[in-house]
Amino acid sequence: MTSTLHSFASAADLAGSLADKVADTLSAAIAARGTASIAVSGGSTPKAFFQALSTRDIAWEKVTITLVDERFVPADNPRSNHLLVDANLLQNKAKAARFVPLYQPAPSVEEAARLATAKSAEIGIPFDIVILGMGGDGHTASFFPGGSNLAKALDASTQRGIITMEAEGAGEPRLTFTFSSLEDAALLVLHIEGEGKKDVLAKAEGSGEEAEMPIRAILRRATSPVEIYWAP
Ligand SMILES: O=C(O)[C@H](O)[C@@H](O)[C@H](O)[C@H](O)COP(=O)(O)O
Repeated sequence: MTSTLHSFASAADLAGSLADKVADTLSAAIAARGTASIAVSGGSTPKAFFQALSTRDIAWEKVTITLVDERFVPADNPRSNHLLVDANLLQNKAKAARFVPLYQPAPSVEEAARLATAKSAEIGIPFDIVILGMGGDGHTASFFPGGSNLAKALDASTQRGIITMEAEGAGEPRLTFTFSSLEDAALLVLHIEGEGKKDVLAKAEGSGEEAEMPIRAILRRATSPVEIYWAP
């Protein structure tokens, strides 16, 4: 599928522009269906965007927010993406939104994935918005090179839902939506910042296996166009 690069002079400019685009898209979905859904990524990049989005004046009570992926840690753990979203996005006007976590207190990460899949099943299919990040190794979501479930995660025929992932670069065991859950979002965004990530993107856009740089699955096979938001 095609991708479009949106470059900005600064991270602040990108955050404001992406927040406007997401707010408009959520409002349009609410106008059309009465509800809207968005799955966001964790990591360090999205913080300013979350803070900008949290101030937008939309019908947040009709919005469901969830995560693209999560570390298998409770929400009070500093590594938690839930904690990051709670502190930066579920603030201000966006406090009224419904949040569906991926982490579930379960005896195993596999059981947590089963529970999370059941709890996320009622979120609109497809997502109205998915915001992806990308690591320096070309991972996105928790699709890590060498990941324990990478083939299953990237297989378009894998059922929508949340699966587990373990990989050297991932830290804790992960919970991640599958490629099939994310790739047909009405608005599919890849949000990256810095010259280094631009170089990683250029390599990912070149030839090579998806397993080597899993972001390639999104760039090459997503049903939806990929809107790449980048700032230095
Ligand atoms: O749980 C996570 O860490 C994210 O979902 C992950 O996929 C992230 O988007 C990339 O690792 C980029 O992270 P940075 O924004 O910190 O570079």
